[in-house]
Order: sequence, then C-alpha cells, then structure tokens
Amino acid sequence: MNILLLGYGKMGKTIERIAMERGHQIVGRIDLGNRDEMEALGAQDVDVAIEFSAPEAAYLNITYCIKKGWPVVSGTTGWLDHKAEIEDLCKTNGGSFFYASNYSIGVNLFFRLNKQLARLMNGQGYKASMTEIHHIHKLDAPSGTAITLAEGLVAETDHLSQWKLAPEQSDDAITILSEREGEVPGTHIVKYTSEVDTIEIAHTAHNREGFALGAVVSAEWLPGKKGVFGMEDLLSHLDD
Ligand SMILES: NC(=O)c1ccc[n+]([C@@H]2O[C@H](COP(=O)([O-])OP(=O)(O)OC[C@H]3O[C@@H](n4cnc5c(N)ncnc54)[C@H](O)[C@@H]3O)[C@@H](O)[C@H]2O)c1
Ligand SMILES: O=C(O)C1=N[C@H](C(=O)O)CCC1
Repeated sequence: MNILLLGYGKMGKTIERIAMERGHQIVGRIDLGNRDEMEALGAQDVDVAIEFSAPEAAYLNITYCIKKGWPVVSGTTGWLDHKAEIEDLCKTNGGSFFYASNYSIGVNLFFRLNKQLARLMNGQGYKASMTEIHHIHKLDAPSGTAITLAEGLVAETDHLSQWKLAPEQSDDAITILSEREGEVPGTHIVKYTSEVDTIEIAHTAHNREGFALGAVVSAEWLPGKKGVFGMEDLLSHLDD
C-alpha cells in the first residue's frame, strides 16, 4: 500500500519502519514545513494516511485527508472535543476514518478488563482513581488512553458520571492523576480503594512498537470501508 505519514515525530518514524517491514511504501512524510508535498499528491497517490501529529494539528490534518478522499487512521490525542465534527464530515463526504486513543492490542484488552472490573466493583463501596504516567514531552493531559479508561469505568459505575483531572475532584467523578517522568512510553493504573484493601490493574508499555503496529494493521484494514471505525471494529473477533 502507498502510505502517507502526517506527523513525522516519534510515532511517525516508528510507524514508517514497521510499515516498510510489512512491505508498504511511504509516499510522503509530512511535518511542519513541508505541507506543500502533501498538496502535490493526488487522490490516487495515497491508499491510506496515518496521522500522528499534535493536538492543535489533528483536526485540520484529518479534514484535509477526508476532503482529498484519502482513508485516514489517526492516533493523535488531545483534540477530541472536535471528533463529532470529523465524524459528520466523514459521513457527509463518504470518507473512511479510523480513530483510537491507543492502538496497542494489550491496551485494548486492558480496556475490556477495566470495564469488567468496574462491573464487579460497582456498588461495593470502593473509591476508584486512576494514574497515568508518560514522558515529559507529552503535550496533553490526561492521556487519551486514560480518558477512554475513565469513560469505560463511568459507563459501568452507578454513582460516577464524569472524570476530573487531579487535583479537582467530586463524589460523582473519577479523578485522573497525570504524571510526567523522563521517557516513559505509557503507564496506566486503575485503582479501587476501601478502608480495608486496594485492588489495582495496570498496563505498562515498554516501548512504542505496540502502538505503531496497531496503527499499521488498522491502515491495512481500513481502505475500501466507508464510515467511522475504531479498535472494537478491528478486534471484533476477540470475544468478551
Ligand atoms: N493512539 C496511540 O496509540 C498513540 C500512541 C502514541 C502517541 N500518540 C499520540 O500521537 C501524537 C504524536 O505522538 P508522537 O510521540 O509522535 O509526538 P512527536 O512530538 O514526537 O511527533 C509529532 C510530530 O507532529 C509534527 N506536527 C505538528 N504539527 C503538525 C502539522 N500541522 N502537520 C504535520 N505534522 C505536525 C511535529 O512537528 C512532530 O514532529 C500525540 O498526540 C500522542 O499523544 C497516540
Ligand atoms: O506518547 C504519547 O503521547 C502517548 N499517547 C497516547 C495517549 O495519550 O493515551 C497513547 C500512549 C502514548
């Protein structure tokens, strides 16, 4: 496949390597300063675009791809207030859009485990909280993964209706503590505490390979499908 990379930073470079190992061609590496190269590409030059850029850039990048008729896989976090607009644009234009806050298979299994644990803990008198730890270069907080985990937990817990970023807190919210340390690729801990004990589940990424592989596999899956998709569509063969 001919893949266009939008955002050529840590993720763009890791995705490039994995895509080439899997036999794909990279037809453009778009970052700040060379957008003219993207504008020179026609609808037929790109089978799929993979977008990992920055919170302030994702909306326009994805819009550009959809209008150009390129299927687009995005993993950028910190812009999801505008996701509904992108979904509308995609449907109006007959486009193909795939989004995941985290492309790692392990994290997507962890999302399911998180919801199962939340169902078990519902009404048992425990207080839920979450910690996410990432590298010091990360621009957004909380992480997109933490938001997805919080949404899953809230959906399964009667007395919770929202998440809050620490130090904010309220009785109807799960609090997310965001820590930034060195080069940590991504750690998420969901914790339930009572007077007598604590139950925790954690996912620790050792590097960016899992995120990048998941994005490339999603890019292989998307072309030819019309609409808005996510990891649950890709992984629907993994039963609960
Ligand atoms: N969904 C996932 O699985 C997953 C995994 C890792 C990272 N991420 C997210 O992906 C994004 C990128 O992560 P990263 O670690 O590669 O960051 P990075 O800072 O290393 O790279 C981002 C690149 O995007 C470029 N950029 C900024 N504005 C741009 C624009 N308008 N057009 C094109 N490029 C632009 C930057 O110059 C930079 O080179 C972040 O939002 C991060 O949270 C998601
Ligand atoms: O390195 C990052 O930035 C990451 N961002 C995603 C998030 O915000 O959840 C996924 C993990 C790595």
